[in-house]
Amino acid sequence: MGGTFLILNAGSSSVKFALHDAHTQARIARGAIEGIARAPKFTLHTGDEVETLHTEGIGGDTTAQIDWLLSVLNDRLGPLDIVAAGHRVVHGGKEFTAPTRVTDAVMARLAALSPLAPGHQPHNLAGIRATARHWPGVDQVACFDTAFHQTLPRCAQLFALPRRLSDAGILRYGFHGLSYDHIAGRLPVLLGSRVAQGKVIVAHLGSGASLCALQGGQSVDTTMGFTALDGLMMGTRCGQIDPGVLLHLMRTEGLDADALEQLLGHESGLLGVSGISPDMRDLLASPAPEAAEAVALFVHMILRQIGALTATLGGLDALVFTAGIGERAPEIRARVMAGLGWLGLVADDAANRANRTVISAPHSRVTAAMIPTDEEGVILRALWDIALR
Ligand SMILES: Nc1ncnc2c1ncn2[C@@H]1O[C@H](COP(=O)(O)OP(=O)(O)O)[C@@H](O)[C@H]1O
Ligand SMILES: CC(=O)OP(=O)(O)O
Ligand SMILES: [Mg+2]
Repeated sequence: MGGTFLILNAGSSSVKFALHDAHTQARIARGAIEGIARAPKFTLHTGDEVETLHTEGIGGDTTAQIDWLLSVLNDRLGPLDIVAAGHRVVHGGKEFTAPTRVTDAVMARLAALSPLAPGHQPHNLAGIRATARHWPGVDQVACFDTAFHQTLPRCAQLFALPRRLSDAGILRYGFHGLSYDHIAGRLPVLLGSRVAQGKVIVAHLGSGASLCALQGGQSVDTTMGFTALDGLMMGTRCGQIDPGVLLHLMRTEGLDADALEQLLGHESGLLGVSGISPDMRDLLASPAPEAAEAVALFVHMILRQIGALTATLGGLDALVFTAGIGERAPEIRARVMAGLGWLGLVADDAANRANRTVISAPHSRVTAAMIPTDEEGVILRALWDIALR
């Protein structure tokens, strides 16, 4: 097979992409537009070269930004002969449990899930539509964040709501599954088969953040729920909250669903508590007490949920940090590890500061590690499998 594979991963704060040779699978280029909602920054990696490119003409909404990205890639590296494209699609609902070839009927069913992931699914589908506009008729495959969590036991899926609601699909789905899939695959290689077969918590700490409890490499519990609002505190999302707060705001401030979505999804989290920025880099650099309080709450909510998932697992063999903050903020990892002394976790401060893979001391009862995620790599493997069929 000649031509090129395109991979798109549209997250809440970034659009990441990769181009691979469809015959050899070798990577031709990768990169991202980060800060899509605030100050877009476009980085392109080709071979050993890294360039930061101008973003004039990029537009304000994600659909326009993805269109712009595909045009720029085609101009700079092309004309590209895209033969197949793989996309991260955040919500697969009950129906989509494996990578799926996109048809018009599939698109309609994915669009129906958009209200369950309003900060992601429309961007994911915009990427599929933009690809079809640029390369009509190209094979496209959707890879789902929710699919990895098929193995959640029933009790980890259920909310304590009337049965008719669970029957209607109001369940914990969990997200960041492409990332957890990648990490589960790296565990035997990087930490050995004993750990990989054991009890592991993966902390995916990016703009969106969640924890996944792995037993033998399979998801048995996770902090995100029916939507990507639940669980940890995030860049602009509140995470776990008393639902009574929502009822109170509806009654006293007259907030409707859209206003609550805006408040809980876009104005809360690190941004809301600090009043400064959703970006952990800005908060760690800021002398403001509000920034320090936002970071302290971020760490507190992680520790609280690690306690809960450790109880679900019945112990802990390893804790893995990944994604933007997990990979690049030693200070946050240090503070989380410092809160887990009671579990027998002893950090190796020098290894942590040096961003090494194993960041716990040799005698630590729990192994702590930093493993870079690769959602695009997981999409590439799915695309390769399906394109060969
Ligand atoms: N050096 C760093 N130190 C602290 N935080 C960082 C650093 N680099 C990136 N981040 C954080 O990582 C976040 C992005 O993580 P990422 O996993 O790429 O998110 P997403 O895929 O949701 O766009 C940024 O919002 C920023 O807060
Ligand atoms: C599901 C989710 O929150 O994704 P991201 O972290 O890319 O925003
Ligand atoms: Mg992400």
